[in-house]
Amino acid sequence: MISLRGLTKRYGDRLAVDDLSLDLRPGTVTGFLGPNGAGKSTTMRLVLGLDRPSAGTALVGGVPYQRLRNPLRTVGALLDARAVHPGRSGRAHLVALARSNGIARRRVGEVLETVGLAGAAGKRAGTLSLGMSQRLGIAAALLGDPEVLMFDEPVNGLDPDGVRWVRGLMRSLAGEGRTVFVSSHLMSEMQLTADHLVVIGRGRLIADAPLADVIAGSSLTAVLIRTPHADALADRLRAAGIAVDRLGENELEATGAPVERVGDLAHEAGIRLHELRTRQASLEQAYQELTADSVEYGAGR
Ligand SMILES: Nc1ncnc2c1ncn2[C@@H]1O[C@H](COP(=O)(O)OP(=O)(O)OP(=O)(O)O)[C@@H](O)[C@H]1O
Repeated sequence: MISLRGLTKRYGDRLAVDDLSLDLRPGTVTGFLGPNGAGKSTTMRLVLGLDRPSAGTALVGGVPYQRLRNPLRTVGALLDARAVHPGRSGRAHLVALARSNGIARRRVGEVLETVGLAGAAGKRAGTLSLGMSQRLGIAAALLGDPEVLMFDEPVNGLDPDGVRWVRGLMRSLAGEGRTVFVSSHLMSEMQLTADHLVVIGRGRLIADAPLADVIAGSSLTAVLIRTPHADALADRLRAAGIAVDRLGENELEATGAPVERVGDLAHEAGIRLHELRTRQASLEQAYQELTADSVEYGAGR
């Protein structure tokens, strides 16, 4: 469990993280989304004690990172895959980490196997491809078998197989009851990986909700209806406070209400339906609506 309360980080007059309060739960993959410069990496650095908050607290398992006895056994993180001594082999890097954190040396072989680097563990870190470096960073995060895992852009540089592998790994870590917090700009991937989403913009919380709720909240998520009584049903739905658009002679599109409610209202009014279905927005569409006002570094139109 990670708990943030009023977490704030100021760099000069720049508010990188602005009063964030949220709890990240075990057994869940929480996707961390936000435009460039929104404050995602800063938030992760604050949780890991790599930066001091200007105000508020970040707790891991109820205590600040600095007070954890064996930090790597409680929380594992991949922030910057290139932050490894380039002249050291991947295995030597992990052995050093294990030694300084009181972790059994056999874990090194296990995590190298898990991330598919066993065959390349003797290579100097500086010669690894970006994708292999990501795998080494993930191996380091897993080393202490921690309950909490944080990954900043873990699929960056991975090929499609690697991306799929990371997705499976995140799902299985959460399936084991761990807290998994992962940032990404790849919305289609997040839609497949995350159960829950935290969205920030300009350091502030925009959404903290289940993935399904974020998608349902998009204006592009709608209920599509085909009925020979389109006028009567449109009146009925509008009277119930539901926005309705006429798509064709027998077709309506209702937004802002779940399909069950639309179906129930039609039933109560005795209106026959020939088709009733939900059109779901993609996460990408929902995300764009949520963050439209928070994008700082966008290309001009
Ligand atoms: N050490 C620092 N000194 C000054 N400003 C910083 C520092 N670290 C981050 N910032 C600023 O804080 C803001 C948030 O940056 P951060 O890297 O946390 O965003 P992010 O959401 O991770 O972005 P991206 O998606 O581009 O990685 C940015 O405006 C950034 O320039």
